[in-house]
Amino acid sequence: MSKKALNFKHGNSTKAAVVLVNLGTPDAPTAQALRPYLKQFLSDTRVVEIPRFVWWFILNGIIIPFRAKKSAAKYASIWTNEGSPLKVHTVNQATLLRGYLGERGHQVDVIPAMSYGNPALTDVLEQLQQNGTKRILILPAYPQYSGTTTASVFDAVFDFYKKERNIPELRLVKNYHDHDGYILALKKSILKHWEQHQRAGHLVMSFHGVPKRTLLLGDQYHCECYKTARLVAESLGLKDNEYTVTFQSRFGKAEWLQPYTQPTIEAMGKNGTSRVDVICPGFTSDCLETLEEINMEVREAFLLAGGKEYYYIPCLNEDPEWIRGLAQITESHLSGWPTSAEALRQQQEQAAVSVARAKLFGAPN
Ligand SMILES: C=CC1=C(C)c2cc3[nH]c(cc4nc(cc5[nH]c(cc1n2)c(C)c5CCC(=O)O)C(CCC(=O)O)=C4C)c(C)c3C=C
Ligand SMILES: [Fe+2]
Ligand SMILES: [Fe+2]
Repeated sequence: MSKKALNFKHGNSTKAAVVLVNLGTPDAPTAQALRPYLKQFLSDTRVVEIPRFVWWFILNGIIIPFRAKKSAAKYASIWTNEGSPLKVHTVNQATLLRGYLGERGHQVDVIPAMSYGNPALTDVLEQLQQNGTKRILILPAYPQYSGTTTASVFDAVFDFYKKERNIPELRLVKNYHDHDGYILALKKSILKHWEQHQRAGHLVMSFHGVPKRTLLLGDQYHCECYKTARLVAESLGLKDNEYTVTFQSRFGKAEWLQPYTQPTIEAMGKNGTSRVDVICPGFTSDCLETLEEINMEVREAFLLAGGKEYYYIPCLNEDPEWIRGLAQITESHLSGWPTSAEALRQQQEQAAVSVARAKLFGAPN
């Protein structure tokens, strides 16, 4: 239990906060910055389920020394003047979401946070605790629930409050893989791409992979990816043979969810598919896995295999249609909380009356 002073004041009323949590990214595209990031990420028992003793040696003896350098070079190829794309887009989404919800009459703070790296989720929760924020909605940036990502965000939240005496009202968004606003945003981004480049080619929907073992143990991620893909395809009027679902970013030697993205697209190139359009619906912000792996590595593999045209359709990022969808998802989870100016004013007024009565009658408020 934390020994620090609790920031509790009688009659204290605050806005609710929405914490938009993404995976995280290194602070710089260098091996030095990659080491602590990879160490934090890959030490998470939700991400790697290998027994700790064995994994400690593999992580510190092989993965960190070799992967940090290799990954740093990849990050350098996508880094922008403002920093890592994942962080830039997540921060922008939080700002836009706050503005959009404000226009719809919700006075809430929207704060970006990361599971690994900065701005750290625990620092954000600490700040909210200091502010005396009473209501917090945790909104992971993952439409599809996975034990490796969403549950890891929830773990961090539970761990944080385990040491606190005064816990705010908490709500957790588990998933939104089939939410109308999310599917509509994906549909419109594909239609926009087709308007610019004609409706042609085979559509590949590539999702981040996870070990196949997690599916066999009951993780619903695989089903949610397929449902998202089916709903997007239906919204576009695509037949089953006009799109393919694949899984990317395999890590290590174990079997992951199949079909794997790169071999599938390479085979398409070899077998005479001249054009592919690739979208990554599971990523709401462009990042290393989309900009480098899908837009560079897989592109090259497809063209080398004989394919002629390769299009990468960007993530939803700051797309206004996506901000609208995200606001709808958020709004449904804020339901019943005092977020309007009027509700906050009434709450403040009641608190003031209660403090005044206590003073007058010398009773607790
Ligand atoms: C070790 C296993 C990994 C699992 C399981 C995993 C699941 C998973 N990851 C994302 C989203 C992202 N992953 C990103 C990078 C990344 N992922 C892994 C490993 C696993 N991911 C590593 C080692 C890395 C770091 C980069 C590298 O060295 O290859 C990113 C991009 C971050 C960025 O800075 O741009 C995202 C996003 C999901 C959605 C997911 C399971 C569903
Ligand atoms: Fe990953
Ligand atoms: Fe399934």
